[in-house]
Amino acid sequence: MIKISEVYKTYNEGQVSEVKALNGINLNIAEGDYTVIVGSNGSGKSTLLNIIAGSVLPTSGTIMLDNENITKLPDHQRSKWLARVFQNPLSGTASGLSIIDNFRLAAIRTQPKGLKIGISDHFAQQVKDKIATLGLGLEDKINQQMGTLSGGQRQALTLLMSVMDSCKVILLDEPTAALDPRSANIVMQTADKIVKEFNLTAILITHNLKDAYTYGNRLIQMGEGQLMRDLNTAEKEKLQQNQLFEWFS
Ligand SMILES: Nc1ncnc2c1ncn2[C@@H]1O[C@H](COP(=O)(O)OP(=O)(O)OP(=O)(O)O)[C@@H](O)[C@H]1O
Repeated sequence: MIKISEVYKTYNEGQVSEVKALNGINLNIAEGDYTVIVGSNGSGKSTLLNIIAGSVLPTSGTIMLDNENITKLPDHQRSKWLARVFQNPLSGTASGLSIIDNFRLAAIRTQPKGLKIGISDHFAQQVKDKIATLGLGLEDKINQQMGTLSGGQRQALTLLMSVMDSCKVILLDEPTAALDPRSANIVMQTADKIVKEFNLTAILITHNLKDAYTYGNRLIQMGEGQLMRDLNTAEKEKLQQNQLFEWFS
């Protein structure tokens, strides 16, 4: 589905501040894969995700989506099929708007999946039903301002909003880094449920090795702008949790 070939990224090329962030990445991601990427600080994880999202252009190499070359396609043109959840819960939603208005905006952004947008009761009911599946009791607060919610509540809603539209790929860039353990768990479980239910292709960056062990069907370790390890489903299933911790010792 996503094919990354010979991707290099150098920031500030030719300057004293030059950084070779990616050094020849080759990666094939199949439809429905949930790939988890771990790696030490500065190993190039976010750069790789930004290149897939189109917010950073590679210095060289190609990105294909379903056999279409999207290397130079700007990020706003990728948003029809690609959703992102960032570390900062404030990034994904409009604080001043209510929950229902945020969902309306998300639905307007692309072609909704059989949703009739607008002020219709039908739309509000669909949003309520979806929110109820989170088990956070937010379905009765759809007129409450997004800015009044906790970080975990916002992240969970951001995840839901991303699947209100036609997105096929979801990029999760340390979505729980700013959350307390309980909220982080809810967000990770919500992400897992959504990925499975909507058969999304997902890529998660995390520094939480327990999450890296628990979630996803493929595990990649990055180091110095390269893929150091790439475990498929069978290899990941055989991996012991302590072995994963040893990668970083
Ligand atoms: N916009 C930029 N300009 C210059 N250098 C950058 C830029 N973005 C990232 N870098 C550098 O590229 C390298 C890879 O950064 P990147 O953010 O991709 O790593 P990461 O693995 O996501 O790190 P972390 O785990 O700390 O988030 C780092 O040395 C970083 O300082």
